[in-house]
Amino acid sequence: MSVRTDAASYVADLRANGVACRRGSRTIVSGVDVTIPAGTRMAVVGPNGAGKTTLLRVLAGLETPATGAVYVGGADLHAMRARQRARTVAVVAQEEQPSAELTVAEAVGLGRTPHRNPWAAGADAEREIVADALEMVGLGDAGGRSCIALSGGERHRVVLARALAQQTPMLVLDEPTNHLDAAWRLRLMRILDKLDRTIVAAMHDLDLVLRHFDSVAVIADGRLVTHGPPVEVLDNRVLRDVFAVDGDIITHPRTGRPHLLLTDATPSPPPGRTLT
Ligand SMILES: Nc1ncnc2c1ncn2[C@@H]1O[C@H](COP(=O)(O)OP(=O)(O)OP(=O)(O)O)[C@@H](O)[C@H]1O
Repeated sequence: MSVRTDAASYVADLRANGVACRRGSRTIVSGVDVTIPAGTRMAVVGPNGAGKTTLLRVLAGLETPATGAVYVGGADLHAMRARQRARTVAVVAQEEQPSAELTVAEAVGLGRTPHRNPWAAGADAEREIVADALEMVGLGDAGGRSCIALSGGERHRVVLARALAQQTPMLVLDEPTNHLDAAWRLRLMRILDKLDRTIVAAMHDLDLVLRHFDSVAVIADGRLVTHGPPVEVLDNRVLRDVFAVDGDIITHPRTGRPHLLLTDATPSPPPGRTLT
């Protein structure tokens, strides 16, 4: 596999300053200040309905914040023209599907649209980028197949390949492990590990977050509770307060890597009493 698919023209940091998002009169997300250094991966975690997707849409430039701003490489994301934004951030939405009428290669080729000029040559280079992206997601032989004939997990990988082919310095992924089987969840994490890009991903699997992300932002009720390295942030207090579970970080006996074991939260004893 060549490295073309990861040939983003530059890596950029992301800075969100005082981001808030409203739906009608309701504030869904508020007061989010976060910086993601260039080339690092940040997971966004929180219970269902906490505001992760809403925040990601703003960080991806799909939605304008009610207040605050988002800067990628120092440039205001929401002030960019659509083509420049599409050259800056690639997005995979939560339940995104490739168009049923397209072949797999055509669907992935859509990722090249923001880079194409009407007079551009280099169709071979474009085909190579698409082929590399398909190879990365294990669909190297599927370019000519119709998207409608794929499984749910395969379709999801097509959408991921399109985002890789877009060759942007930033990737925003909303629950990227959705629809993927156990082996592919791990393979996807290894792909993300190797990409020299700034990545923001909403994640529900806290164990994967522990090993594969540089930082984690915990969201509850639309507010940023804490942000920092996963081994520090995913402690028992945060797990209890935000997710109502207990967690223990243990070392895998074979790999030596940390794993997070989650269990039902044990009830706290009333003051002055111990549970037996
Ligand atoms: N279009 C909308 N209009 C009104 N409320 C909305 C809209 N979209 C989302 N919400 C509400 O905003 C809140 C945050 O939703 P969001 O999808 O951002 O949460 P989430 O953390 O991504 O959840 P999940 O883990 O279930 O995907 C929820 O209470 C949801 O009901």
